[in-house]
Amino acid sequence: MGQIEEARASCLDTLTYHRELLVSRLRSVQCILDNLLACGFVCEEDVEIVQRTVTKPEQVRKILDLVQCKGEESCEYFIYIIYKVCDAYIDLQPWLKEIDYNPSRDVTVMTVVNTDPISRYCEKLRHEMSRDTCFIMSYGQQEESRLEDLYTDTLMELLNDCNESLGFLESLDQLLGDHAVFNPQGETIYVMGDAGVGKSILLQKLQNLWSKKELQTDAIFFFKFRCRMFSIIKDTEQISLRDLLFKYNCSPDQDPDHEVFDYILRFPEKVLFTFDGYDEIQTNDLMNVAEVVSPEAKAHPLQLLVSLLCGKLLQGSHKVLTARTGTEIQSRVIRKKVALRGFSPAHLKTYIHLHFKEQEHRELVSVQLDASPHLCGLCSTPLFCWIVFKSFRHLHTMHDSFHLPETCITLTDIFLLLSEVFLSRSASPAPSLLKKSTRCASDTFKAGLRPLAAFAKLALQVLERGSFICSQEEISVCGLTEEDLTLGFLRPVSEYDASGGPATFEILHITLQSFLAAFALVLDEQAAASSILKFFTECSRKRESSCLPFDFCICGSSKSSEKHPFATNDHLQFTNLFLCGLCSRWS
Ligand SMILES: Nc1ncnc2c1ncn2[C@@H]1O[C@H](COP(=O)(O)OP(=O)(O)OP(=O)(O)O)[C@@H](O)[C@H]1O
Repeated sequence: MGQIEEARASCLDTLTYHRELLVSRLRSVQCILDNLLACGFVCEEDVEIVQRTVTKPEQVRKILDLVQCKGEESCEYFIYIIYKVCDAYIDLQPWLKEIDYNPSRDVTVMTVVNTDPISRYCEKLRHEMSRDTCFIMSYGQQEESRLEDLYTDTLMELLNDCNESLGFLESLDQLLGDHAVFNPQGETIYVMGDAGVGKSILLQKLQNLWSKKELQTDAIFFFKFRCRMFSIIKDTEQISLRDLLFKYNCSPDQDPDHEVFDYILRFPEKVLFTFDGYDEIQTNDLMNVAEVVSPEAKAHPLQLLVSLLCGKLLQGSHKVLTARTGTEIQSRVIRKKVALRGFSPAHLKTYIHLHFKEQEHRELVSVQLDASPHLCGLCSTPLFCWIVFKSFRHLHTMHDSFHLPETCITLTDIFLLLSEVFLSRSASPAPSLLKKSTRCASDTFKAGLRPLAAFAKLALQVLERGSFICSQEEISVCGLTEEDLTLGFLRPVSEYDASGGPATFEILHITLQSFLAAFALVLDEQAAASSILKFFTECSRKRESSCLPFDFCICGSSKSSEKHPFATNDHLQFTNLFLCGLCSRWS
């Protein structure tokens, strides 16, 4: 009993002795007040008196006076709150160590609720991140797959600044670690890879793991952006860093004193950013964008992006940036580099296993892949693999067949199949269990020609203006109906529209956009040959090397540094390849 008395007395003394330190370091008073009130150590009137006090230090002084005059128990509980809600009282954790604080058994039975705005915000971020990342955005809108049901590891090769291999990453946790860092001053982890190799999905997995607290990182804030958003925002629009984080990501609730933003500024190392698709930024002089150094200044979002990547804003925060292979980024900002190489044969086996639930189907698909090295090569790129598997599944459901039409299948065939799958949604009635329809691709295409031509026209128009996004109006002008939208070629995008403007859409994948654009070119009977081939001229100005379809898609990097750093012409290259593919089929 004597010992307990001594411990209690020491809490009151401790507060007196360390009063100055507490007054200067204790910031979040709300959480302290909420808990003191809930446990009956203060009353509503006390809380009001504290809240009416203007400055933070004054508020803390008032709280200290209150708890000290209520006695030892309330002093101990006061310290216990600081101990329990360590995120919010991070500045006071060293102090607790210094005084060698250990909560007594009496106090540990008392409840502490974390009502601190920072902790609440972290929870909200995790909750929203979990909701936004648990499904793989379906290309067909109709069936969505859970990320954890389909995510399969891919080969992640570490590179040095000369693009020499430093080995492979064993797990996603290593992505953020210090292993293979070649420029410690750089702050950005650069992940590159070809179209459809899984860069976005890798980030999604990272985000999902973080949301479940399964990612090894100290980051308690996670902000995700798609880079294209930065160039979509009007040139005249100026926003602050706070807006970028809170308006375009997730905003804090009940934070009258802006504690969350202040905290982020004070502890940038607690922040993790992902920026997906740097190659999609449509501006030619990103190198010359004026950097912003003040977190309060308003600037164009692109300036904020560049300043974050360079560490001029929120220095010390962690950043993962993805881009298509060959996109140039100033080496001074790159901390380490990872090249995604797609599925290895072992990964492919795992993916088959996840994709097909029935053993019989798994075996049939494996046999086909083993018989066709070409198809197997295509399937090392997860996007193409997904399309191939989707086609297998479709053929099976509709026609009881598990065979693709040709043994030597090309990328054009794959996208034709995907279109056939989409078009057959409206063309055929729901498959009957007893009688499967016989497969006739040309009938499906004939029946679906109107929407297909309209989607193709739309894709070409959007591509020609160097964009990925189309408006509702453009869609209608191309003759597409509400019902056509359900086929699966388009998906809605709302994430850039913080102002709640009218809905916009994007074509499900940029590669599909290129395919449809090529389709529009071959469908246009009136067009002169020069107009059909216009993208060849466009690309030959930028790139001299050969345009062999599969060195482009399968054999890793195809782009070289002669291109303009931030204006990749992949989409035009792909259009040309598909044009060749389509013409060769119909010649
Ligand atoms: N690790 C993976 N596990 C399972 N499926 C994957 C994986 N990576 C990619 N996919 C499949 O491939 C599709 C395309 O992947 P993703 O959008 O990540 O490619 P990307 O590299 O970002 O392409 P782009 O450069 O064209 O934007 C996904 O929607 C998914 O179906």
